[in-house]
Amino acid sequence: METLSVLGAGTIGSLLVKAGLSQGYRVVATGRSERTLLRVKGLGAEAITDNASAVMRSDLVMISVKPQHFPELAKSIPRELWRGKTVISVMAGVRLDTLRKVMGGAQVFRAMPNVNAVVNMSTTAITGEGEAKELVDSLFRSLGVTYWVSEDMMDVWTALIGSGPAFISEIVDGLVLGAVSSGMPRDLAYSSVLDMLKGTAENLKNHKGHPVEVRDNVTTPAGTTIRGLKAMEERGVKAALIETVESSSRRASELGKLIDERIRRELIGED
Ligand SMILES: NC(=O)C1=CN([C@@H]2O[C@H](COP(=O)(O)OP(=O)(O)OC[C@H]3O[C@@H](n4cnc5c(N)ncnc54)[C@H](O)[C@@H]3O)[C@@H](O)[C@H]2O)C=CC1
Ligand SMILES: O=C(O)[C@@H]1CCC=N1
Repeated sequence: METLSVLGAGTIGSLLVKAGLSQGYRVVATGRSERTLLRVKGLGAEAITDNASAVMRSDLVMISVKPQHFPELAKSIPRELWRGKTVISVMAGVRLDTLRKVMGGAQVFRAMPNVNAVVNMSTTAITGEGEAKELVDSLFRSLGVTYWVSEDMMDVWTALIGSGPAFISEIVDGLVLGAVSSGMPRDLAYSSVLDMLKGTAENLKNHKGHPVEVRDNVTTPAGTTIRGLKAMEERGVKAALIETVESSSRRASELGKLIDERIRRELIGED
């Protein structure tokens, strides 16, 4: 049985633990708090605090600490331990090139899943090259669907798909509040808006054309929908959504640059 380690088994890391277990790996997970360690133990993984030992014992290593914590994590693992390993990072922004600098001799991939992995509906982008491609793909397929993309798509993917569940949750909350404000009980509004969201996604997928065509099918002249659409226009909802994704994507690039500079300075000794 092959061993997979998950370094930093938090929100996303514990979903990676589940994926590893479901694919038949022996899983070793690391964390800093007692709570994290107990949780992954409960899932059926071995839980330890020593990252170097986890890497030493694994064939496949997944890195799921926050990007800001990566330089510290990298410092705690002797460079030679990475040789021959397959490494998958799910960290936002951190470039393959930066990862390869730290993990010379490893086969490195980046993946960007989302939190919908909790219901096996993650939409995951993967980038990287090497013979482990199929293995990496099947690991993430156990959490939902996968797309192989070029690395220059990863920042905008992180914004649109990685952070996407947060944006959609915010929109759902706004719609529910609108219904409550118009007199509907919250529970009824919440449950029905989720069904409508699922239905709209299916409808758009089935329609295959542009989403404005579906919008126009709903919009009766002088009816109710046009009044709502006008309010959305007046409040700049579409412009706000464009700016939401742009701004989040810029932050992913920014994080990538910051981490790369720190790695060069603190681990490679470059100025
Ligand atoms: N939360 C999300 O929806 C998504 C997050 N990501 C990426 O996944 C990564 C993790 O994000 P979350 O799971 O949300 O964060 P989190 O804070 O829930 O998990 C990170 C875990 O790493 C642990 N950790 C930090 N330093 C460590 C060290 N030196 N050794 C061992 N464990 C250490 C923390 O204690 C924590 O349990 C980030 O890089 C993020 O960019 C990617 C896709 C979606
Ligand atoms: O907020 C973040 O930085 C992470 C990346 C994608 C989702 N959450």
